Amino acid sequence: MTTSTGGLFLTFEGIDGAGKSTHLTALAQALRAQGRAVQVTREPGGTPLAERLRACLLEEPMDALTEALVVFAARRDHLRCVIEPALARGCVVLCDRFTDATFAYQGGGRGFDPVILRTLEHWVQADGAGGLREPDLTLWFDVPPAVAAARLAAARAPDRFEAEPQVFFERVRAGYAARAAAAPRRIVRLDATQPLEAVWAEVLAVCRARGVLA
Ligand SMILES: Nc1ncnc2c1ncn2[C@@H]1O[C@H](COP(=O)(O)OP(=O)(O)O)[C@@H](O)[C@H]1O
Ligand SMILES: Cc1cn([C@H]2C[C@H](O)[C@@H](COP(=O)(O)OP(=O)(O)O)O2)c(=O)[nH]c1=O
Repeated sequence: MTTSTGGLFLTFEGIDGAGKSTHLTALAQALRAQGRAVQVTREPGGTPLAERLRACLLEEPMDALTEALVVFAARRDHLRCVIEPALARGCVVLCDRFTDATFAYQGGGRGFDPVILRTLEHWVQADGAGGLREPDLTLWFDVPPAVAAARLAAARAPDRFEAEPQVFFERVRAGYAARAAAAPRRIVRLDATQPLEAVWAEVLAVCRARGVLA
């Protein structure tokens, strides 16, 4: 599960307002307290170019194919410039969203063709040895859209995705469920409707069970 350098690639997934960022920050702190080198990053984003693409994605109206091309372009730059070098240094890379989000938002939410998404995934994440760069572990913070919307209403102004109706997030959630069913070892579902402390306890339990935390 680890890279040859001891690097580890962990991703955080779920609909907007599920609690990803909160737990990513806490896990980074816990890992650093144990002496691990940690690279915190996010998608789309993580490099100057990818952050510019992120701003376009969140602000400019575009069709689903353009969205998919933009997120995979950002991902390519992010992998080359940040994720692969950090893994090569032996870091634990904690990434707020990755390709599962594309299958959930563009595939599930927008109804875009998953066959094309899979083609883009294979182009962008090819590891040069016939394989695919994928996360070692993905934490899926699963929560009904109504609960996430209530949390977000209290927390921040909505961007282009967060302004979508609840039915969009039902489709996104179903997209995550399909990805989790197809990769049950890599993607761990957490019940994110629980109070913050209970979700955190689940995060700790999974990370200890997988050897991410001592
Ligand atoms: N389990 C929880 N119970 C109640 N509120 C939560 C919980 N998890 C996160 N929150 C709150 O919900 C809001 C969105 O959380 P955040 O971590 O930013 O979600 P995401 O990164 O998934 O969009 C924040 O105000 C956060 O404090
Ligand atoms: C990575 C990714 C994100 N997105 C969307 C989902 C989110 O609504 C948005 C930004 O993600 P996020 O970082 O979760 O937003 P915030 O900073 O508001 O918590 O981009 C996609 O549509 N496809 C993707 O492949």
